[in-house]
Amino acid sequence: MQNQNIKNEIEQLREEINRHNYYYYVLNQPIISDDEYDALIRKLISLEAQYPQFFDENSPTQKVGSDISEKFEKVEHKYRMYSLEDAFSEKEVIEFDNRVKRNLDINDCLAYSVEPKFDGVSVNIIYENGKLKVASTRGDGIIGENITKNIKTLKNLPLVLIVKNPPSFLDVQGEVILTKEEFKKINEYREEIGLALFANPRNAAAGSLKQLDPKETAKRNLKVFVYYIRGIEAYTQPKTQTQSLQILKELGLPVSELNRYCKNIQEAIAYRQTFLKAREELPYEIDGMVFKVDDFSLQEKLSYTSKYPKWAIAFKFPPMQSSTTVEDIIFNVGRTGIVTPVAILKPVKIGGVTISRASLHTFDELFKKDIRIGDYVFVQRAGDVIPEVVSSIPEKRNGKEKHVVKPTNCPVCSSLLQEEGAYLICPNIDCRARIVESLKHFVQKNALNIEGLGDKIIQQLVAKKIVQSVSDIYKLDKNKLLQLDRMGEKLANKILENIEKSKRTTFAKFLYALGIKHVGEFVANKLANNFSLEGLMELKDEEKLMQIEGIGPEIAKSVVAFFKEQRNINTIKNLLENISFIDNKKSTKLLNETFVFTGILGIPRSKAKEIVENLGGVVKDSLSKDTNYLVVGDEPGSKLEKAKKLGILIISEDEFLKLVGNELRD
Ligand SMILES: NC(=O)c1ccc[n+]([C@@H]2O[C@H](COP(=O)([O-])OP(=O)(O)OC[C@H]3O[C@@H](n4cnc5c(N)ncnc54)[C@H](O)[C@@H]3O)[C@@H](O)[C@H]2O)c1
Ligand SMILES: [Zn+2]
Repeated sequence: MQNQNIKNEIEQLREEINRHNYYYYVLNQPIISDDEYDALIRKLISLEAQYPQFFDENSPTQKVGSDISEKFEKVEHKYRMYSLEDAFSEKEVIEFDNRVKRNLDINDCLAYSVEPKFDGVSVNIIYENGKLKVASTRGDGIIGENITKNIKTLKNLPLVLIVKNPPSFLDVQGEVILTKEEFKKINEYREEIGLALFANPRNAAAGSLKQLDPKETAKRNLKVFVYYIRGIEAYTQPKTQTQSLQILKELGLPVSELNRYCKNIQEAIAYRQTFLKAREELPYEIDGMVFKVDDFSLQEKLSYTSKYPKWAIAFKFPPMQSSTTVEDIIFNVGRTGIVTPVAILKPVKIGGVTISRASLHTFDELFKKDIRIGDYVFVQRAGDVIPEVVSSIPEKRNGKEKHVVKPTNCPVCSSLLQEEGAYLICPNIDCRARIVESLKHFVQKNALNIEGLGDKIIQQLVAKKIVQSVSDIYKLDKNKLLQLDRMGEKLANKILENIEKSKRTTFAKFLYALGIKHVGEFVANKLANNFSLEGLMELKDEEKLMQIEGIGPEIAKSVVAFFKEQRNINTIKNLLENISFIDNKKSTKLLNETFVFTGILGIPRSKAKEIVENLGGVVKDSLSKDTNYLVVGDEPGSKLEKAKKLGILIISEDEFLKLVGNELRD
C-alpha cells in the first residue's frame, strides 16, 4: 500500500513537471519560477533514487525538456544535444570533482574550463566549407527544429567564416540570448499592445528566436555565444575544451571573454565566486558557471547519461526571480507627490534577501500588466534597486482576485489627486507623506548621510510637527529628540553628531539630497560639474542645461521649475545657514582621463567610479585605444592581456588610490 502511494506521488510529480516543461519550452510562458521548478525536479530525483523499482526512461529526470512545436521543419542532430547537471552548493561541486576523479581512477587535480552559463536557448549551428548551412534548436536532444533563417538574422554571428582554409565541416553549439535591456524593451512593447509578458530574458529569447517570420526575429537584437565544437573536419583537432574555445574564436565565432582555464576545482570555485556580484553588471543574464573537465580524452572516458554529460556541472547562482502572492496593493506618496501603487507580497526569499513589497511603478503599468490583489506574480530583484513585479500568472487565478481601483484622493492628506501625464500626483506641498519621503531621501547614505534618522523617527518628527521641512533637521536638539518614542540619550547624541558631520558635504550630494524630480546621483554630479548654485538659480530656461550630455528636456524642465519655486529657494537658503561645500568647484585633476577596472577591488566599483568622475575622469566598461589606465584588482580578467597588447598603462589598486589622492577620505 505504501509503495502504491509512493508510485502515485512519483507519477504525479512527473506529470506536473511535464506540464511545466510544456509551458516553459513550448509556450515560453512558465507559470512557476525556476527555483520552484528545480525543487520539483530535485524531489523527483531523490524519490527515484530511493525507489529504483519505479524507474522510467521517459521520466523528465532522464530526458532534456523538449521544445518541439509543430511550427518548424525537423532536423536530426548529428550529435545529440544534452542538458547540464546542476549544483547549488560548493559541497555538491566538490562531490562532483571527487566522483569524476574516482571514475577516472586518478588522484591528481582535474583542470576545468570554467564558462558563464548563459541563460538563453541552446542552438546547434553547422558550417560547411566555411558557410553557415543549418541551425536548429535542441528539441528533444535528438531531433530539433530548423531555425536557419532566424539564426541568420543574428548580427554577431558570421554567415561565412573568414579564415583562409575554413574547416570543411564544423558543428558547433551555442546559446542565443537577449540582453537585459532588450528584454525590457520587448516587454514594454508587449505591455503596450496587451500581450502576455515574458517572465525572463530566456523565455523572451526563445519566443523571439522561434518566430515563424524571420523578420520578426531580426527586430529582437538577439545575440549568440558559442561554447562547444561538436565536430570539425579538415582543421586543427582540439584536444581540450580550452583549445576548442580558442579555435572558435580564431574562426571568428562569438566566444565569451569570461571563459577561463582553471587548473583545479578550488580555482574554478573561486573564479565563479567573483561573478556572484559582478553578474549583476553584465548586460545579459547568466545563471551560473559551467565547469567542464578540460581534457577531451578524459571527457570521452566519462561519457554521458541520457540527459547530461558526466564531465560537466553547472554551479548555479542564487536566482534573482521568484514567484509569490500579492496580499495587497497600497498607494505610496513619494517626495515629489507622485502616487505609486506598491504590491505587498507574501514574503519570499530572492537571492538571499526577503522581499515583502515590490514596486508597480505607475497605474498605467499596473492596469496593463493586469495585476490583481490575490494574484500569483513573478517578482524580480536586480542589484540594489527596489524589487519589481514582472508579471502576473493568470493561469493560477481562482476567481477571488480583486481589481485595484485608482484612488481619487491622497491616502495621507485626502487632497484631490491630479493626473500629470502618466502620473497621479498629490498637489499638496505640505502633505505629510511628501515631507516624510523628502526627509528619508535627504538623510540617505548617498545624500547627506545622516545615520540614525531612520524611517520611524522621521515619521514621528513629522507627525509631531517638530520637522516640517528638510532644513528643520538642523534645528533639532536633544530636548526635541527626547520627546520621541524609544529615543534614548545615546541615540540622540549619535544623531546630533551625525547631523553635525553632514554640514560639510559636496555640492553634488547637496543637489541630490534636495530631491529634485529626475535628478539622481548621476545628473546631480553633472549639474555640480557645470554650474554653481547661483548659476542654477539664475537659469531662465532649459537651453543651457540641455547642452550638457546626459541631460534631456524632461530633466531640464524639472530643474528649472525647481529653482523657480520660491519655497525651494527658501529651503536652500535655510540649509546653507548650516551647510558648506567641500570640493565645491569641479576638480580637474583627471579631466577626461579614461579608466577601466578589472578584477576584484578592495573598494566597491561604484565608489571607484565616483572618485574618478568627481575628478573629471571617465570610467568605461571595455578597453580601447583611448583608455589611459587599467586598474587591476585581484583575479583580473582577460582585460589585463588585452591592455598589455594595447600598451595601456596598468596600475594596481594601491597605485590608483595614490593617484586619486585624498579623494577617498569620507
Ligand atoms: N519555470 C519553469 O516552469 C521551468 C520549466 C522547465 C525548465 N525550467 C528551467 O530550465 C532549467 C532546465 O533547462 P535546461 O535543461 O535547458 O538546463 P539548464 O538551462 O539548466 O542548463 C543546460 C543548458 O545550459 C546551456 N548553456 C549555457 N551556457 C553554457 C555553456 N557555457 N556550456 C554549456 N552549456 C551552456 C545549454 O543550452 C544547455 O542546454 C531548469 O533548471 C529550470 O531552471 C523552468
Ligand atoms: Zn497628500
